[in-house]
Amino acid sequence: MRICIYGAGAIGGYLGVEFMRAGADVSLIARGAHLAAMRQNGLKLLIGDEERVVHPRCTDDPRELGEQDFIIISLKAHSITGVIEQMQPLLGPRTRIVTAVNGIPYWYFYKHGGRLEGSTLESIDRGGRQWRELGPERAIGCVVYPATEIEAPGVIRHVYGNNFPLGEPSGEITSDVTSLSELFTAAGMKAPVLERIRDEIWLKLWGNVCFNPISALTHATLDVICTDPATRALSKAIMLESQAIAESLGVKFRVDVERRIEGARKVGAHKTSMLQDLERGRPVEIDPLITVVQEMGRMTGIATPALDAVLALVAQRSRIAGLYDGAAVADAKSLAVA
Ligand SMILES: NC(=O)C1=CN([C@@H]2O[C@H](COP(=O)(O)OP(=O)(O)OC[C@H]3O[C@@H](n4cnc5c(N)ncnc54)[C@H](OP(=O)(O)O)[C@@H]3O)[C@@H](O)[C@H]2O)C=CC1
Ligand SMILES: CC(C)(CO)C(=O)C(=O)O
Repeated sequence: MRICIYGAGAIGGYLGVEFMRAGADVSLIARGAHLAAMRQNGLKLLIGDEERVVHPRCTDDPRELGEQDFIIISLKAHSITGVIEQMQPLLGPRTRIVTAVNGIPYWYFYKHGGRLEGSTLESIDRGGRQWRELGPERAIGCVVYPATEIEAPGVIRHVYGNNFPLGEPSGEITSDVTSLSELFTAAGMKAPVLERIRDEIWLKLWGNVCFNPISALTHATLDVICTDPATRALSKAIMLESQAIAESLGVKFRVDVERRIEGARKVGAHKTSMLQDLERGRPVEIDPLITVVQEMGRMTGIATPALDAVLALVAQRSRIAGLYDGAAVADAKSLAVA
C-alpha cells in the first residue's frame, strides 16, 4: 500500500512518523527549510517525554513518487487548489484522497442526496476545480482531532490527541476505508470508520467556526473565550446559526451546544490555530472554516448575522496583516445586498 502525505507539516509530519514506525510505505511532500531539515536530520516527533526520529522518503516534487494508493492531504485547506496540478502524477485510477483538514471539504455534496447533490462550494473550491480535477469519487473524509505543531524545521511536537475518524462520503464501509483505518490503528492512533462522517466534520467545525475567528480578533485563548460571558454568548450565537444550517442538510449533532463549549473550555489556555497563524505571519484558514458556512447558509436560506459580522472583521484583520486574500470580503458585498 503506497501512501503519500501531501503537506507533511504539523499534522502530516505526526502521521508520517507514526506510519513509518508502523512499517508503512510512506512518502512525504513538504517544502522549504522543513523539507531540508527532514532530508538532513530526519523527521523528529516529540511526544510525551519521547523523541521519535525517522528518515522518510521526502520531496517537494510529486513527479518523483508516481501513483499512490492513498494521498493524505494535510495541507492547510486553503492551499489545496494550488497543488491540484502537482498532484496529478500521484493519481492512478484507484487512488483515494483523504482530506485530513479542518472545515468543509470539496467533496461535501458527493453522495449527499437531496437537492444539493453534486453542488460545489465556491468559497473553498472556486470554479469547482478540486471537484473536477481531484474527483469527489476518490475522497475519504477524515476529521483531525489531535493538536500538533512544527516546533522547528524537521521537528513536530505532539500536544494532545490521536483520534482521526474516517468515513466514505456515501457512508459505505468499503475495503479502502477499512484498510486505511487499520493503518492508523497499527500506527497507534484511533481511526473509527463512521457511516456519517459529515456529522463528525460539523462537530469539529462547530468549534472552529467561532473560536478560531474570535481568538484571532481578541488574542484570547479557548478557556477565556468560553468563560467570558460576552465571547461565550457570541460563540454560542455563531454555533446556533451553524447548527441550523447543518441540521437543514441532515446533520445530527450528538452533543448540545453548551456541552460543546464546555469541552472547548476544558482544553484550557490553548491558542487556536488561527491565532497562532496570525501571530506567526502565516496565511489564515478563513474560507474553509467560516466563509463556507456562510455560503452554505445562503444555499439553505438560513441567515447568519453573527457569523457574518465576525467573518467581516476577521477577514479584514487578516487582509490588513497580508495573510488573507480569499473569498470573504469580495463575496460579502454581494451577500449583503442579497
Ligand atoms: N496542527 C494542528 O494541531 C491541527 C491542524 N488541523 C488541520 O489540519 C490541516 C493541516 O494543518 P497543519 O498540519 O497545522 O498545517 P501546517 O502548515 O503545519 O502543514 C502544512 C504543510 O504543508 C506545506 N505545504 C504547503 N504548500 C505546499 C506545497 N505546495 N508543497 C509542499 N508542501 C507544502 C507547508 O509548508 P509552508 O509552511 O512552507 O507553507 C506546511 O509544512 C489544517 O486544515 C488544519 O486546520 C486540525 C486540527 C489540529
Ligand atoms: C483548538 C481548536 C479545537 C479550536 O477550535 C482547533 O481545532 C483549532 O485551533 O483549529
